[in-house]
Amino acid sequence: MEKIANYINGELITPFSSQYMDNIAPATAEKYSEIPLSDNSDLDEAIKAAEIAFPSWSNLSANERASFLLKISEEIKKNLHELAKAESRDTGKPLSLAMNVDIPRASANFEFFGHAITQFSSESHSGVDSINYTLRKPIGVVGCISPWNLPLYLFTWKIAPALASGNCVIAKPSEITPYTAFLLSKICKKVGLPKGVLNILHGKGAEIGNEIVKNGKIKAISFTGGTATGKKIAEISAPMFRKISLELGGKNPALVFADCDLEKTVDELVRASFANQGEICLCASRIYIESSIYKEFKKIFVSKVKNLKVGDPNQEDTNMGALVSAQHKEKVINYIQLAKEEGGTLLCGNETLKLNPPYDQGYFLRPHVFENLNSSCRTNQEEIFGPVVSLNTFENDDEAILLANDSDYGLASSIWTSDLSRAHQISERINTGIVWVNCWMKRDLRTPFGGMKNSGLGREGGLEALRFFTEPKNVCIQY
Ligand SMILES: NC(=O)c1ccc[n+]([C@@H]2O[C@H](COP(=O)([O-])OP(=O)(O)OC[C@H]3O[C@@H](n4cnc5c(N)ncnc54)[C@H](O)[C@@H]3O)[C@@H](O)[C@H]2O)c1
Ligand SMILES: O=C/C=C/C=C(\O)C(=O)O
Repeated sequence: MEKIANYINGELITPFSSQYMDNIAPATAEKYSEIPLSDNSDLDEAIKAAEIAFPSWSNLSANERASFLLKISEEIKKNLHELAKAESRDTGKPLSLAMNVDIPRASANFEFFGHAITQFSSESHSGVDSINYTLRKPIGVVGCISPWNLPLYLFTWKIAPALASGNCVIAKPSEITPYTAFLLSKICKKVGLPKGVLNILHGKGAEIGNEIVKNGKIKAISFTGGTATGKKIAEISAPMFRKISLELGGKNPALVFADCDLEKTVDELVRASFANQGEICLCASRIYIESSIYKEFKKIFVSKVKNLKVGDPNQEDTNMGALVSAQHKEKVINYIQLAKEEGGTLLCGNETLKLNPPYDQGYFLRPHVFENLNSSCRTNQEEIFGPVVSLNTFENDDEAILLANDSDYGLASSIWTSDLSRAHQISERINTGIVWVNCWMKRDLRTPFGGMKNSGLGREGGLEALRFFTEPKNVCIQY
């Protein structure tokens, strides 16, 4: 059985403990590799390597660092198919999604920050008798911790800006989906990334993840994952006065107005609800529809959802693959049961799913659509992170905004209308870090990305990420 290796000081190595956990393919429930259970000994080695690498890495010119990032980006592109197959096997997601979204975006992350760092600048402020200029220095050794839903996409979204701005990195992918991070370490070796600049440690969140967070030598942490984990990281980091960036959960509203382009809106919202099996923090999970078009919307939406093909991730026409683990499927099923107990009417999802071996053992679940769930119930308040969406009505703009904002989360929202003036006004009043108008998950990597309220702290993307990974120092000179 293949054993995944840690990547420390430029080498692929076994964990000190020699302990491993199973890596399961969710579409077949088969074990196919083993994941190192790293501990503090591995972390110490990684930090030592990163600290030694830091002076020379941070002293390279932006162009020199960028050239490494661009080489990694190219290698990811060259290995698109191998990486996409690995991502699909590790997560259960359709291969076509990994080919078209996950892996191209991982390559784009390195390319974008490779270019961005060469354009990065800092401020100066001139006064009558003095001038101030701001230096932006890399922080040192930083930690990047990422989740399982878009494994290489989100892992590289942190690592690329951290490296570009001159930091050395201790990175931990999710233990549920570690394989493409392992392949990335091989790519870094191949392109000759200087040793110690990037170190990848595998293992459990509560073990090696927690050790990374507790370690005071790690001067900043960029984390994407669940809100409960984000809270723990914030609690540990606060007394250290350490910079943290937290991208957490969502319970994202979509507001559908009677004047929308109905066909397009339904198509996009089916995707927004069920892309990646609904396992995207940005997925729409509460769809509010203006009451005058509710019946029509519901009819078309449900019929399109029923047509989604769930099954073999390798088939080109598969829309939804398997959920990421047996445990996660169980969690989603419990929420489906809860939605029924809370008075929800199930419009589709109950149909039996009969798949041929080896997929009959996989963690597949049909897409579920509910109606009649009130705004305050748990299924409309808590993040399910699976293929479950709830439909509801509103009467006017004020009520739509009230419902959209009735959440402890504030990550992303979408507005569907042909009245742009209304779209501007609602965007202004809605409490989410990201608002999409007549589109969903359209990404421009230069924009600030992140959420309000329990959805997180800080923003990733573009200059926000480069600012996060640098420490500003103001120099004031009297004329
Ligand atoms: N806002 C965003 O950009 C975004 C993106 C993707 C996922 N998410 C959220 O992530 C969640 C699903 O991902 P998940 O289940 O992998 O989340 P998770 O919080 O369980 O795990 C995320 C990462 O943190 C590690 N981890 C777990 N406990 C830790 C601890 N105590 N200390 C340090 N590290 C620890 C895990 O090993 C994993 O690498 C959902 O809530 C989803 O909304 C948010
Ligand atoms: O599941 C969460 C998705 C996060 C997406 C991004 O961070 C992004 O598109 O930059």
